[in-house]
Amino acid sequence: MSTAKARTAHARAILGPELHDQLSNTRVLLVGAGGIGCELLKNIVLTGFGEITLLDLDTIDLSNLNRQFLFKKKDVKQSKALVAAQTASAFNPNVRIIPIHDNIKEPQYDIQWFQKFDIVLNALDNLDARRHVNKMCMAAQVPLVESGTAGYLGQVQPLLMDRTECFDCIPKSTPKTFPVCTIRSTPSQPIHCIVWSKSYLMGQLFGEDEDAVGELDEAEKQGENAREIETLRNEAQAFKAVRTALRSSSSSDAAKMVFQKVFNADIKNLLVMEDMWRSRAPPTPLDFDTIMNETLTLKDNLELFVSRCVWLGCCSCNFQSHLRLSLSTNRLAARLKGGEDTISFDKDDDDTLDFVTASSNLRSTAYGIGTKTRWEMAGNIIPAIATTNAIVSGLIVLQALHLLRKTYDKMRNVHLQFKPAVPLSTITLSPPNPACGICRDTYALLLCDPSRAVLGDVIKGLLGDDKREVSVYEDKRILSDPDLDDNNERTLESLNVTRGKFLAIVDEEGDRATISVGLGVLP
Ligand SMILES: Nc1ncnc2c1ncn2[C@@H]1O[C@H](COP(=O)(O)OP(=O)(O)OP(=O)(O)O)[C@@H](O)[C@H]1O
Ligand SMILES: [Zn+2]
Repeated sequence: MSTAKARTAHARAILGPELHDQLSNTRVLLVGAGGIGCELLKNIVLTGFGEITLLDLDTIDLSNLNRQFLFKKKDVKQSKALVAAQTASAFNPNVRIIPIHDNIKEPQYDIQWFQKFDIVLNALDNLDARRHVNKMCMAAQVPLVESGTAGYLGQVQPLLMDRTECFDCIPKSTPKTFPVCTIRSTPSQPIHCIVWSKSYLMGQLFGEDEDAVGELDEAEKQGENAREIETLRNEAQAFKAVRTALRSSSSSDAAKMVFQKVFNADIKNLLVMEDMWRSRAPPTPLDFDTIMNETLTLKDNLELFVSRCVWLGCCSCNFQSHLRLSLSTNRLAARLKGGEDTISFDKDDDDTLDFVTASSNLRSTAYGIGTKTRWEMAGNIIPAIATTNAIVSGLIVLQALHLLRKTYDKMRNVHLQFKPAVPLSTITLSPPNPACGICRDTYALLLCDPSRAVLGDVIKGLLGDDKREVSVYEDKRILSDPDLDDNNERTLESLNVTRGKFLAIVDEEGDRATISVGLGVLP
């Protein structure tokens, strides 16, 4: 048998010649080239899908290599989409892979762009992008397979407009957020200190050189305490000196500077605002040398302490946090000096995990809140498991084949569960939720020049002789309603309604489905 025939012989035998031939003419969009994406790309290349567009916005990180097998150490910092496409192309010369290094939410990936594909496969890691692709697939009427993994658990769900539930038919809970002031000045639970450390302190010290003032402006608008916000503004500005010390080769005690600023000076500044502490227990400023000296009275046991506490992560006493903070800060500072521009929290990066464990525990101590060991901290962070990704990627292909063959009654919502005896559970698909604000809309495509098209004309054009009363929205912004026609003379561009966005035309009586008009460009 020739090489080309041998390569496809098994796939052809399993799929049957008809489906196999169909696949070689199938155009698929794969969004995400991370843990699931790499596995899935390998699968669909070997199955024989003809043309694969692979899109991912990210570059390869060292911590990806343990499970994203299309990448090697030499590829770190390169585009995930480009490298994955290059590696996987070699698996099957009959497949064309088109890599795109970009965000799927960019406006050029509009309805018409999605309509080019026969099927879309999601291999994403966040709700926002998943919801976006879901909406685009509903608007473009392109079948979608949605997927996700978390540790040993996984899920695969085929989605098809008018036939199955869409991703948004059942509202998903969004990750919990806390008010800025709770995180920055009045934490009362360990989680507040962890969020502070991961998303604020890490950014201020090791992230992009941005002042955290925008977030505070927003908090002030939302009515959070103005004086408290003013203090937090000064606190954020005072990070400059510490940032410089962390990056300068002459500074040897950057860890002490970090400590004194965040656990001593900043806390003292907050204590000045007495009225804040009338109804809650005030924090206690910590001192770098005092904790060190207290510890040194245990000098004889120091070695034991270091080996047991720090490396086993068995306790979260002040000494351990103190030492762990110093060591991890020095390691992170060395990385900055060694050429890393920014470092952000990554669960696979021990230096950042240590830094977050230590700094959030020291903050908890200052505020009299319970501390967490490194194990507990890591326990809250779900590791990515390569085999889970591999199983889920196989299931995605099976569901994709049902969608392409149109054997809809065979499609299932599949869960990978932590039950060795029954690792997979399958659920028959539910029909669309009649109240869904995404897949129950009627979609239309409008090709126009937004600098010339006028809102009022667009509405009239769409409704024709239909005289019903409507309100018009772009996302959550209301643009017009029966009592507000000021915008009707304005161009879409002046209203910031441009390519890739949707105008939602909502029936005032609520009798008819919302018309969702996606904007595309003129040929
Ligand atoms: N809006 C988006 N547009 C394009 N690609 C996206 C978008 N959002 C997320 N992604 C990509 O989806 C992929 C998800 O893969 P995965 O969950 O393995 O993430 P990771 O960052 O590689 O690993 P981990 O989060 O486990 O450390 C990532 O490569 C990410 O860049
Ligand atoms: Zn829906």
